[in-house]
Amino acid sequence: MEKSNQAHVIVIPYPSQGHINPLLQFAKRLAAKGVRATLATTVNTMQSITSAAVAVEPISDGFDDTDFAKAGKEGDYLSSIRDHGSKSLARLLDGYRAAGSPVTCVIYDAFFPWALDVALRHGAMGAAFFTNSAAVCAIFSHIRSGTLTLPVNVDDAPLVFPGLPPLNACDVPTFLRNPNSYPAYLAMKLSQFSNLDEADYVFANTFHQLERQEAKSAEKNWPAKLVGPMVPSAYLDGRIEGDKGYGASLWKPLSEQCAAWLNTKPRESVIYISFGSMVSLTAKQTEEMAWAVKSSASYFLWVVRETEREKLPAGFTESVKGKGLIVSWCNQLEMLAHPAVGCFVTHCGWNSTLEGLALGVPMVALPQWSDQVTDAKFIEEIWGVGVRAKEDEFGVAGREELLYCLREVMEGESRVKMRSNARKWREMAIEATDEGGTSDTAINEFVMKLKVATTAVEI
Ligand SMILES: O=c1ccn([C@@H]2O[C@H](COP(=O)(O)OP(=O)(O)O[C@H]3O[C@H](CO)[C@@H](O)[C@H](O)[C@H]3O)[C@@H](O)[C@H]2O)c(=O)[nH]1
Repeated sequence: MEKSNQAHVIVIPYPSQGHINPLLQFAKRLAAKGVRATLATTVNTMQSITSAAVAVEPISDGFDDTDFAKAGKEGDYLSSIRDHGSKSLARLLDGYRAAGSPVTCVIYDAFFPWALDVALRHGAMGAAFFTNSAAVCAIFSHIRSGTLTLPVNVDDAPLVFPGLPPLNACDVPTFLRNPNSYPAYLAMKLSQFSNLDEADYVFANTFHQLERQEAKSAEKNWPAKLVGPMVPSAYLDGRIEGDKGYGASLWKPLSEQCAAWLNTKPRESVIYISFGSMVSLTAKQTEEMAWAVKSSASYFLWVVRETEREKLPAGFTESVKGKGLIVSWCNQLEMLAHPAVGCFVTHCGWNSTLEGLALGVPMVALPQWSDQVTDAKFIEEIWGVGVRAKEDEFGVAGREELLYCLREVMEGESRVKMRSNARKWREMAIEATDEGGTSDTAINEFVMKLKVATTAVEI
């Protein structure tokens, strides 16, 4: 049997779009630096991976023959993937060792602390990868250290921690203020820190210029290396040949139709709207948004997932023909990079936030849950690249408010400043990922350690 002396990593994302994208991108960055990278993902998500830069292996979540949405309660799914995933990861690690290509390091989504236990038991290193902003991780790290207790109460005074801006009630990750809203997800988010002390590395999808201070504030409990933004190379440094997309899509993107439509529109005349892969707006929220885009003077391209379509007001699609295009999914990066797009209405998922920054597109922030509210605060107040829509007492951003926000970004006076800030963040994102940049250097140091560890195993 021939022994390989190539460093080998297995990368395991939580099986949703917002997690597969950054972890797969990290795998591709490592592969471009000579590391053998294998993505291990659930049977249901395997066929959505098209990237040729990595090998793909299945791990079981216990729902191999059925849709995991049928898992019932979130908690049931999470414990199922832990139990089945641990066993399949162990089998994979044994298999690679037996085949003469042992795995040097398991890079696991921080949602899966069990993967670290399996890696260490099998003599591999373990590296946690966090998919939220450093600010959000810092807040969670305070819970870990006991300096913050649940439920977080910010009704009387803002939450103040060194390195973080004062956080008002509307800026604190929603699960922390309402721990009972999604208990299984909250438990999973808190578990990210359960065995973190044992991890050989901790990585975060952010970059120094953007969140140096926030990362530093959490260093003791969360010693993360900042390696982001995990956005395909073609949109940033351009150093990885052919890296024009994430190489993973859980739904079929209607990219050609979108690009053809955008090509007919003037520069910065289109509002791009997307709420990511998980958020589900209420019919009321959808109606308010529909009214606002119809009333605005700009064109719009709106991603409404198939399952959300019935919430659009009756006859809306026909009534906006020529002005708006509604698609079920697209290649978001291509849209944001298109010169016709002048505004990004976003739910502020961390990937979308980073993509908006990396592509230099000003945003209207419409956060819905979890970390998104904190990201929205930074978009508006700290990075100055957007405006956050205010919600009424029922938690809905009304039509007039939405229209005001769209106008602010597309036509308002502050538009020039937002645009220039957005351009500045884009430049800094490129600088971080380019040769010798802070993220590139952090990745190189890791690759060097992987190579040393691989040689040591050989000896
Ligand atoms: O039509 C579309 C719409 C979205 N995307 C991509 O889908 C991803 C969506 O990720 P994200 O913006 O982070 O949103 P979610 O899918 O909602 O992500 C979940 O995971 C994130 C990372 O942990 C969290 O920040 C979010 O709150 C959580 O909802 C991005 O890379 C987009 O480019 C497409 O490719 N096409």
